[in-house]
Amino acid sequence: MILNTSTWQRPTLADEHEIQTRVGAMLNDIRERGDIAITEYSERFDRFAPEIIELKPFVDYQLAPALAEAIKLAATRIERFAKKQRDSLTEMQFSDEFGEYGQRLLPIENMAAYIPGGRFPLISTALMTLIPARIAGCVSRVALSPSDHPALLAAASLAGATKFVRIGGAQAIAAAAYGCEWLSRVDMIVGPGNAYVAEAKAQLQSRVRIDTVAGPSEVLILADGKQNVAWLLEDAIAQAEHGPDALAVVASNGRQWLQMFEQSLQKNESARALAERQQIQLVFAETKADLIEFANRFGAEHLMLCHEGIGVETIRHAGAVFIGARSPVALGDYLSGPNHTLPTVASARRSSGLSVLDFLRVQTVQTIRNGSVLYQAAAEIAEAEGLQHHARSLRLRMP
Ligand SMILES: NC(=O)c1ccc[n+]([C@@H]2O[C@H](COP(=O)([O-])OP(=O)(O)OC[C@H]3O[C@@H](n4cnc5c(N)ncnc54)[C@H](O)[C@@H]3O)[C@@H](O)[C@H]2O)c1
Ligand SMILES: [Zn+2]
Repeated sequence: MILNTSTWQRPTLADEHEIQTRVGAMLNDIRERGDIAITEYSERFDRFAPEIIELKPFVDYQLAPALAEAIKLAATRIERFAKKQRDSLTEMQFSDEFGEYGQRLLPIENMAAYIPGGRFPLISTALMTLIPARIAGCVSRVALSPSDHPALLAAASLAGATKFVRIGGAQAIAAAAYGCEWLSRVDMIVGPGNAYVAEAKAQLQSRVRIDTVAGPSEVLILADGKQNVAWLLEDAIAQAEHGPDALAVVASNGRQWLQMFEQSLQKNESARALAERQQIQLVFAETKADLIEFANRFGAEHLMLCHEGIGVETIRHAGAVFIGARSPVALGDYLSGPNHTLPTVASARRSSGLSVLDFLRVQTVQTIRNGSVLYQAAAEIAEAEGLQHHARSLRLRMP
């Protein structure tokens, strides 16, 4: 079935309220009963107790040579992108007749990265979260994951994790936010995860800094009438592979091309099943302008721009843009370089994907040498506010 941009609505997430309530109860319980509760939840949901795994040097994991090389290539490319990002941010200083002013960029010192491992061990997420943190200068970089897959451990080691704790789910986020036997309380937790992980991050935001809450993964593919149907169909199926909530929307202003796409989809058993569950959706736009408007309303996590008539400058709301059919999201997932931890469910309208910026804080600095005029003006405002000691503090310094 081909939908229309004017009537399309994002599918609502199932069980949202129930997950909020359940995670809220888990967090309260962990706050009250601490490590005992953390261990109980791990044993109940994962059938193991949390443990610290000592990381070995990357080479000691003896991965298959092709995989080892691929992980090293990914790490190099992710690190290069992160370094360029770091270099694009500058400290700043200037002076005027009264003094000097500036800003310093300081890293968050203690961070933890959640690396999903329930359904699949996300080797790439170890690189995508820990490398930018290292480049930003975070001192303590704890990896948290329910997976102890050797390639995931090797990737965490290569990315520079300073500790690895095998723990999953909301209890992992609580453990890092409150501190526990296995790790000290951290200042920041980043990384994607399932609905329990995301909800725990959202609820603990007042205690710990987080990156954006990543919900179910999604792609919006904008296509003109010239695109390779087989490639883009596989991209849609690949997106849905992330999980039962993942969504792939293929939108075009080429009606015939969409019909061709639908025919191919119907012939492909997995694609047909995904379309029946609304995980792959086809959407027709009357005009190119409608297509652009739709993309900006959608605010996709991943946007594949396979449309020669649409320039990236028209796309205001998307977490990461992949231009041209030779730039599939699956490549960005692993090793083109930009981060794969991205804002989902239209939050690209207000948030960015994970980057070196997330791990930095701005500290402002000021040195006043000769401030009489400024003391006078500030004292005027202080008096108007009724803050007499503020005014005195200023006037004492006047000649
Ligand atoms: N947006 C992004 O950038 C991005 C990137 C990669 C992955 N992801 C998402 O990460 C998610 C990975 O999910 P996953 O489940 O495979 O791994 P996960 O590691 O996020 O979650 C597994 C943990 O969930 C907990 N859990 C399982 N069932 C539970 C229950 N009934 N109640 C409470 N806790 C429970 C367990 O403790 C388990 O360790 C996917 O949804 C994927 O789309 C998003
Ligand atoms: Zn993917």
